[in-house]
Amino acid sequence: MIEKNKSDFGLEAERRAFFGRRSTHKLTPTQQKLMDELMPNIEIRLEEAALDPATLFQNAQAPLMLEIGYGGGEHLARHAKANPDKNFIGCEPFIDGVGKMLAKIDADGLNNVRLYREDALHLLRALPDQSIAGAYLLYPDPWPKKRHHKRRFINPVTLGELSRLLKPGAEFRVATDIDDYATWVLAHMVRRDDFVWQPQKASEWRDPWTDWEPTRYEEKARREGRSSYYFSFYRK
Ligand SMILES: C[S@@+](CC[C@H](N)C(=O)[O-])C[C@H]1O[C@@H](n2cnc3c(N)ncnc32)[C@H](O)[C@@H]1O
Repeated sequence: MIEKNKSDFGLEAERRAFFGRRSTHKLTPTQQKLMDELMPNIEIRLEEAALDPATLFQNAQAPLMLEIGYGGGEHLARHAKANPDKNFIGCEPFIDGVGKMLAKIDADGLNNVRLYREDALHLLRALPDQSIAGAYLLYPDPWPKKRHHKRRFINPVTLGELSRLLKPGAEFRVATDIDDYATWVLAHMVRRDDFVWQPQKASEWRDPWTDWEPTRYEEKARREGRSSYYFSFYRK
């Protein structure tokens, strides 16, 4: 069985509380059909053994990208379509997001995407060392109340796992529209000696990436008058 209970600063209990309250949103009939017929072919389930990404994709040698919390899947689907020479794993526990992503996979005939719908931390723990060529964490839930900060996805446990998984030189992208979360991200990242953050100019973390299109969450933030931070960290 994959070990899920390593020392984690109390995170596991926090996460159980969160995932226990997952939405019971109803899928459309089309999404339900895709959930029944397509999802079993592309869903990653963690079983007894550690996960071997080479067994998941037709092109086992292609670089593997990971998106954590893909929401409605706009970014994941766009990147998977634009990069057929890469493989993608998307993690999203909420059923409405999974339904939307399945519809995009079906519409675009994507065969380079696999989905995981539990807490991404379990997937991180199951993947082998240096198996990931790039990772995206776009608009993670900000958990503004101090007592909920432990639920923030960026923390020493998840960063330790990402550090283990990312190949040397791999990029880890983080976007947020919340000032306090941006400060939190930098406070956690700059103290680490396994990632580098070297913006080329002072405004870099306020300018979107050149291949960027706003996600659904970012569009909402813009409508509400919040601009974003875009961080690129590189695994040493
Ligand atoms: C604020 S939304 C952003 C969604 C999307 N990235 C966007 O920019 O539109 C954060 C997403 O992260 C997902 N999420 C939160 N915790 C997660 C976890 N531990 N593992 C995987 N996904 C998670 C939530 O379900 C939610 O869809």
